[in-house]
Amino acid sequence: MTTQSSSIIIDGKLVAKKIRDEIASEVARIKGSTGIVPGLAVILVGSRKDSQTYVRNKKKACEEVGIESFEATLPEDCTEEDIIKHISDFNSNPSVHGILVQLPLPQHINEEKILNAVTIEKDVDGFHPLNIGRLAMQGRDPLFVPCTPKGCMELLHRYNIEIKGKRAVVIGRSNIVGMPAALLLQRANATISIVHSKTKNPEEIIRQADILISAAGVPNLVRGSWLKPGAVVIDVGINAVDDSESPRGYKLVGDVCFGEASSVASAITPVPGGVGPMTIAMLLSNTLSSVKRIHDLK
Ligand SMILES: NC(=O)C1=CN([C@@H]2O[C@H](COP(=O)(O)OP(=O)(O)OC[C@H]3O[C@@H](n4cnc5c(N)ncnc54)[C@H](OP(=O)(O)O)[C@@H]3O)[C@@H](O)[C@H]2O)C=CC1
Ligand SMILES: Nc1nc(=O)c2c([nH]1)NC[C@@H]1CN(c3ccc(C(=O)N[C@@H](CCC(=O)O)C(=O)O)cc3)C=[N+]21
Repeated sequence: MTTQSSSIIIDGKLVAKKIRDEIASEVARIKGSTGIVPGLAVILVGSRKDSQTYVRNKKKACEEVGIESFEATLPEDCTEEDIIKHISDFNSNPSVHGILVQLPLPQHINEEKILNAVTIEKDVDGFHPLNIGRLAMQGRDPLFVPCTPKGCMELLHRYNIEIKGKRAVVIGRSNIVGMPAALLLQRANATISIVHSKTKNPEEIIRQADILISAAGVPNLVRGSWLKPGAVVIDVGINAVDDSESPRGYKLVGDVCFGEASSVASAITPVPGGVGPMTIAMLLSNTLSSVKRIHDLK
């Protein structure tokens, strides 16, 4: 006889709300005792609809917790020097404690050059090579950890999911999600494997995972039958697929077949409402720790 069990749904939206509330009271406390208001600057280049939406959501989230938001919007055809000029201004502006350059940047812009220009003291995205390098090294600590992978770890912690000694598989090796997610799991003493687009027989590796973080950007990539029974699944993928029943004409899904997976996994994040809201909460959290470090506050 087989019993159909169903998994715990990891509620990223709820956890993110709780974290934002915690941040709001910290921001109010700092403002009350020192008069200092944390500030986050966002640089948006070009007019991608998805990027505009993310930037708008970040701004709203800042306002709600009392963080001041600064914004620079540059046209698609601007130069690297134009962007770096804005970064330099924010680097030296004492009201700004965090700087985020929305990615992706237009084709003609050298992303490495731009991200290098953000002072590591204000690199709340954690994308500066010095921060990433420290994340990868034993005995070193980055000033900031990238928000999406940090959000994944926070969900695991808040749901009391043990990481030490577990087998963790990360699908994807991008600089902003997959690679830092794998490094964080390793720092938490998991044994990690990374699956990417050139991996042969990915399901064989994925089936070993006690913890799976998927960040491929491929809808329905991971089938329920690929999972070890009882695995914990963190689905980072945000993929728009056609949906005639939705007023927008599309809906968002993750990389994992949610219906299939939720009868095999012990816990799983939904899309939307999983990792996405955590990313923004971690950005606010990084901005708060930045203001504390810069002003040497407790
Ligand atoms: N929830 C959130 O807050 C966020 C969600 N996202 C979402 O996460 C997903 C990944 O984002 P990002 O890392 O920026 O994307 P990238 O496109 O930069 O990276 C995707 C990675 O997945 C790998 N990959 C692609 N197809 C497959 C496949 N069929 N099998 C195995 N691996 C594969 C690629 O391999 P290779 O290296 O070989 O090309 C690459 O390493 C996207 O859906 C994005 O929208 C991103 C940021 C934040
Ligand atoms: N410099 C930089 N830093 C980033 O952190 C960064 C970036 N560039 N470029 C793009 C990606 C993507 N990203 C998301 C943030 C929030 C949601 C989010 O809140 N999603 C909601 C809902 C989304 C909706 O309904 O449209 C959810 O999943 O529930 C998603 C994706 C940050 N990124």
